[in-house]
Amino acid sequence: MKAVHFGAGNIGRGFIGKVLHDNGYEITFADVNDEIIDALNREHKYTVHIAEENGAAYKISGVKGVHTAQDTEQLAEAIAETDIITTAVGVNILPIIAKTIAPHLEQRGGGKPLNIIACENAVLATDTLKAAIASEIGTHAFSNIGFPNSAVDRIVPIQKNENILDVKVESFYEWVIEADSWAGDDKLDGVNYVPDLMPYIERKLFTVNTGHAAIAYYGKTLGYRSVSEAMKDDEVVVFLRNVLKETTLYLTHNYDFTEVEQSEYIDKIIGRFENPYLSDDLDRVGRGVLRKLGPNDRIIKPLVYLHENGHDHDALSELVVHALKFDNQDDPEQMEMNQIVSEKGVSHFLSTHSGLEKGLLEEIKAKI
Ligand SMILES: NC(=O)C1=CN([C@@H]2O[C@H](COP(=O)(O)OP(=O)(O)OC[C@H]3O[C@@H](n4cnc5c(N)ncnc54)[C@H](O)[C@@H]3O)[C@@H](O)[C@H]2O)C=CC1
Ligand SMILES: O=P(O)(O)OC[C@H]1O[C@](O)(CO)[C@@H](O)[C@@H]1O
Repeated sequence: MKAVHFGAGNIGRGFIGKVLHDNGYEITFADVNDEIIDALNREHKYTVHIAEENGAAYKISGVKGVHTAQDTEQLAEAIAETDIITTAVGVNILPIIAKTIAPHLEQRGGGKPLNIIACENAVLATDTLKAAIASEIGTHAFSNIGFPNSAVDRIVPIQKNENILDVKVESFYEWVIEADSWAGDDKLDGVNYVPDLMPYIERKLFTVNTGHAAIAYYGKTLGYRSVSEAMKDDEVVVFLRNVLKETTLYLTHNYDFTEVEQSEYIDKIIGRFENPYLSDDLDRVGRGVLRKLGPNDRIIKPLVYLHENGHDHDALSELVVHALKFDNQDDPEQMEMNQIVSEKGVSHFLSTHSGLEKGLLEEIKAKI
């Protein structure tokens, strides 16, 4: 069995690559980073280290690399033969990946089933990728292709290792895939196939990712640099729990999770955030502030729902204020947000970018 995975970064190598390898796939990693591609083609293997006391080390072999823009023929060949295409590039990059994949899908023709799955931190990211491919070539090449949406959860910080391919990950992982959109019978072991993905993806996004954003944006204002450092401050933990209490309201109102189930889920996630064997930079966790303040992302979507339905949303409003003050000079999205805010003001930014209405805007502005 063969796989093409776009994005040989932390999640690509540390999570998706490992699951595919454990399922017996030979993996072609498609990326734009020459150093990683050269290393993949030199070594054809790497090691995934588990971040815990006496953590295990797993050898991943049978891998190679192609450059998405330069190795067109090799990529066409890999896509012609592949059983699965996955991505972990960042949701904003999906339109670029769609342009890369589309012509090769046309050439591939019908034949054996193929599944294409976007593994990004966003709701229904595979639908986004599918629509972008369709706008390139239409849908005539889609017969026998499954486009299941998925939710991926494993914390893999930015890291520098002696061997650039090796990657340190937490032991926890969860990959949930929409069962009904899967093409063919060859399902993956180690993956949870569900009939309805929305409860899982929103629970993950509005707990793990909203929680992480709360630690990053508030922790940074208190002068911390890493998640585990910030988690030692009770003030951060209290704020985190308040934020997650509010997203619990969203999740228990919209889905079948009980408060008890959600509270157990939160405790487990807080344990993951406290992992002393992982050093996760607050700048990484808060990266992409424009995306994170988007109307359907981890902060604004639950906030707007709670406001519209008359529920507590004070902590989420405060989180918006911390996000507006986040200071990460290396993040181009931060620079763009700062420029819009300084030229046109907070109200303009939050109404045009995040889609907030006047009432909520006023509440947030009163907290600045
Ligand atoms: N790191 C984490 O803990 C988690 C990340 N995610 C999601 O996974 C995705 C990837 O995140 P990370 O692996 O952390 O990022 P990363 O920055 O480590 O990896 C992204 C990779 O995509 C490559 N890339 C960029 N443009 C490309 C293009 N046009 N074609 C091919 N490759 C391209 C980059 O060179 C890089 O190697 C994001 O959507 C993130 O939200 C999801 C769960 C956990
Ligand atoms: O990868 P994003 O969407 O920028 O956000 C970072 C978040 O995603 C993760 O990388 C993994 O879920 C978390 O560490 C963090 O909540």
